[in-house]
Amino acid sequence: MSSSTTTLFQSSPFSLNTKTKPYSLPKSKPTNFTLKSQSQSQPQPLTHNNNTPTPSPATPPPSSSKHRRPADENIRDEARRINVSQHLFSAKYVPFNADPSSTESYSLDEIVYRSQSGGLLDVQHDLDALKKFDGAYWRNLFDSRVGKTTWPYGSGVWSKKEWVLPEIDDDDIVSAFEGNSNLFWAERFGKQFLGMNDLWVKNCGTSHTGSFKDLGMTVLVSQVNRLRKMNRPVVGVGCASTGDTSAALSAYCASAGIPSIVFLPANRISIAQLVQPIANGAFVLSIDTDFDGCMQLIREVTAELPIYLANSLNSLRLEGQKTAAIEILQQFDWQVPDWVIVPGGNLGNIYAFYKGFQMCKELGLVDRIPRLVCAQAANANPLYLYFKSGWKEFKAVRAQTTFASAIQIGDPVSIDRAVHALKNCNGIVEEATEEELMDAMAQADSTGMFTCPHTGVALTALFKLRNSGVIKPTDRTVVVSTAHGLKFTQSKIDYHSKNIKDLACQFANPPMQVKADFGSVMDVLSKYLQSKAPKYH
Ligand SMILES: Cc1ncc(COP(=O)(O)O)c(C=O)c1O
Ligand SMILES: N[C@@H](CCOP(=O)(O)O)C(=O)O
Repeated sequence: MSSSTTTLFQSSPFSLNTKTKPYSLPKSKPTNFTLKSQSQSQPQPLTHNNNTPTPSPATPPPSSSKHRRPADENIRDEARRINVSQHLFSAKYVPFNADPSSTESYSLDEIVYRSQSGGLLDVQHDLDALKKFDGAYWRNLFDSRVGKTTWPYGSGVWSKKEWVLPEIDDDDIVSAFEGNSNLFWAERFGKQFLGMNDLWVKNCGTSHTGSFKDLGMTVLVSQVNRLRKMNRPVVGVGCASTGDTSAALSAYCASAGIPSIVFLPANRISIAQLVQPIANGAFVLSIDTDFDGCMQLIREVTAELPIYLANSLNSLRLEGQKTAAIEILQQFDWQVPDWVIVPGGNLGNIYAFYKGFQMCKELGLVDRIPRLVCAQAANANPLYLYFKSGWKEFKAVRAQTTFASAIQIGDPVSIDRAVHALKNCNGIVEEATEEELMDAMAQADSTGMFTCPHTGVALTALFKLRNSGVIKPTDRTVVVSTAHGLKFTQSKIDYHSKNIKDLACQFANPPMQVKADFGSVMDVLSKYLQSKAPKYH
């Protein structure tokens, strides 16, 4: 670990000033406090506050002083006082993609990651119960919760609690009010580089620990919190990680006072990612292997020790991650985009997106789902190769080093989930070379974004599909940005200093060294301004 630390801390040829982007919430609709279904004949839905009669849509919101909780009460206490526990909905583990005749299932309070046959599990919701409320009801309910601090609905994940972990007590939830990440109209990037007018970036990296993993980790750690209160044998929570899962796990565990253990591939993650679990008090093991080796080890260890597995092999994680898909629909006022492009590594997230979209369709919130594109680094592309073979033969690969280090994964645990998702949405898999992904990242940054290399992989897929005409200029397209660019500054520094072997770094923008005298500064500035001046004919 110390060697990676010293390498990554080595002084750069220049220093860049970076600012964190402001966290912005999606525009919420004017709120009324009704959670009623539009169809009055339907059963009366669950309300935030069962002690308060549900006002009609015309009722003005109560004045802020009336609504204020007592001064000696915090938001958890408030939720405890007003939320009468009533579970209209439920969920359980079932074998993933099981035969309809299968009766195998497990309570979410059991510690189980695999089905009897050794296959993946999935969280199955009681859709019949959820369907007692129509699409308009769910849209209104979810919209009514955006941008509030009411526990736990201020979180973009827990604002969809009934679809995530319906039976957990609000009091057991461990949340950093994650989710509600901004959906950014990439106006200049779309127009200038792709001839597109309706291109969007879902900024999942503007999150508590800087990646989409927070969405899943709030769910998993909340369930662990519940299990520990039930005296289940869970001493700590562990994961293998390429840097983002470990950051999220350690932050949520630290917040709940639960021990966390992270297995990291030595010298293969960024310094920002390495320092996150260290700062959050995790037990950090830097192991001399790659991610796939760490994943194998954590699976063996969690089978022996009372350590709960936090990787996305554990289907609870995907319940949180799927809310990003629901959020995208919500942010488009429940209109469905044509394409959603997601970078893929261990392949849980592509399935989570599919599941979120599919649930919205099945429960009547929308009438179709977008086509999904999974984008992989060419240096770690087992799904791409499988897709190109016409889904004939899957072979794990030995993942090579890539700037998109968080997806340097050769044997993805969720391969079956990803294939299911892609087949059911007419999906596509694309790949990006190192040069392509770094150039795409630099081009996006030059239009005001500050993307991570994985987003560069997704943007490369977009370039390719636009060039081949598969994605049309007017198609509404969302690129999922999975982590914050500030976690990957070293690769940006190397790119902009043209310090990467075999890469032209054609969009590099190195700083200019100038003597500290007026004449020299004037000289370089006038040349710069001349090069930028509008050309009049
Ligand atoms: C930043 C980032 N992007 C994309 C991914 C890919 O997600 P998944 O492993 O769910 O395919 C990961 C993790 O693997 C990640 O950390
Ligand atoms: N990119 C991931 C890799 C592990 O994925 P997971 O979703 O299975 O936890 C990371 O950041 O560790």
